[in-house]
Amino acid sequence: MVAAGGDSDTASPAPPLAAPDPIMPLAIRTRRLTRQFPGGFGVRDLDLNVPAGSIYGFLGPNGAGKTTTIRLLLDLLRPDSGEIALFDQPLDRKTRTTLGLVGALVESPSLYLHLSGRENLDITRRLLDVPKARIEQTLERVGLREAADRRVRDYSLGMRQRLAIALALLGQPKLLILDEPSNGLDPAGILDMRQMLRRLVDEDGLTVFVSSHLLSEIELIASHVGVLHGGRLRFEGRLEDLRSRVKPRLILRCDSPLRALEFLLAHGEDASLTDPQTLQVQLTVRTGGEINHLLVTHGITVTHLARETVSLESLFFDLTLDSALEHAA
Ligand SMILES: Nc1ncnc2c1ncn2[C@@H]1O[C@H](COP(=O)(O)OP(=O)(O)OP(=O)(O)O)[C@@H](O)[C@H]1O
Repeated sequence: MVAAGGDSDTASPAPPLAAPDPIMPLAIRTRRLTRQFPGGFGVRDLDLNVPAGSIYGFLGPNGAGKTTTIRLLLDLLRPDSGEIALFDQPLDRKTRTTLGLVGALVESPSLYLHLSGRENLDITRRLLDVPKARIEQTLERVGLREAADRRVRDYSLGMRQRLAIALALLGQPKLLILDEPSNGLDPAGILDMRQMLRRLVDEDGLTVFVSSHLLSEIELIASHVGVLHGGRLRFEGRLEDLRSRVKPRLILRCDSPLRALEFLLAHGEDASLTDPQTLQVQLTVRTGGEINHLLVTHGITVTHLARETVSLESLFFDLTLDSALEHAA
């Protein structure tokens, strides 16, 4: 469990943002969004840029501030400071018109278990005053047409989640905000959810903002990601920009590691000791073979040499460590 490090007042460098895409309008834009709780900051100086038409994976470990952000976006929580705009319209707390553009699933859905899926949808449909045909459309969209007349009590967790998303879709939102929708789902349920979200974006043109603490879940669907830790955004950009930060490195052992370290640093290599016997060298300047040659010609005997590629998972892990900013910069 990572506590939000809100109490520290140390100035942090700006998060490594990918270059904004000038063509894509933003479905969500926040500027310096801040909300403090008695125990510390929920979120701090958050500048989110969620492109319209994207699946934006909002990643962070427990306590990073994901739910706080979502509650702020949905006006379920007031910020201490900062701005929110949805589709270029400032969130208007009086008229709440911008919220009409949003469908959301936050925490456990409230469903009438003794009623069918269709009856649950009809209750919300009447409240929203949308045409009855919308029920069939949303049932189809979430893959519940065949189960529509069964009691929700008999639904699997995955089906209940999809019904909750159908409820969020009834009002034809342009933006769907989901807080950890795959929590507790089995692999088949996760796959269904992923395919459903893809269709909503590809076929219906929605923007999906989905939070998760699991990179593995997000990397299969998201086009864009924001990585949050301690209430601050550590990375934002296209998933491929995050992937491009995954660089190979060389793990090296030799007879005199300290001398080798000094020598490599003096030759412009990004080298460090991972333990007293082992060196790590980022492979950005020379190849592994060239580094080996350099050391050997300098009279250092290399006993072990291996090329490693840091996984996206460990990069994400690094981003959610306190030393993350140095790693990501
Ligand atoms: N109502 C509240 N009162 C006090 N502190 C809060 C409140 N809501 C959130 N926090 C604190 O704000 C920080 C961010 O919490 P938040 O729930 O937004 O994180 P999260 O990323 O959604 O985590 P999780 O995945 O565990 O839900 C945490 O330190 C949390 O304890």
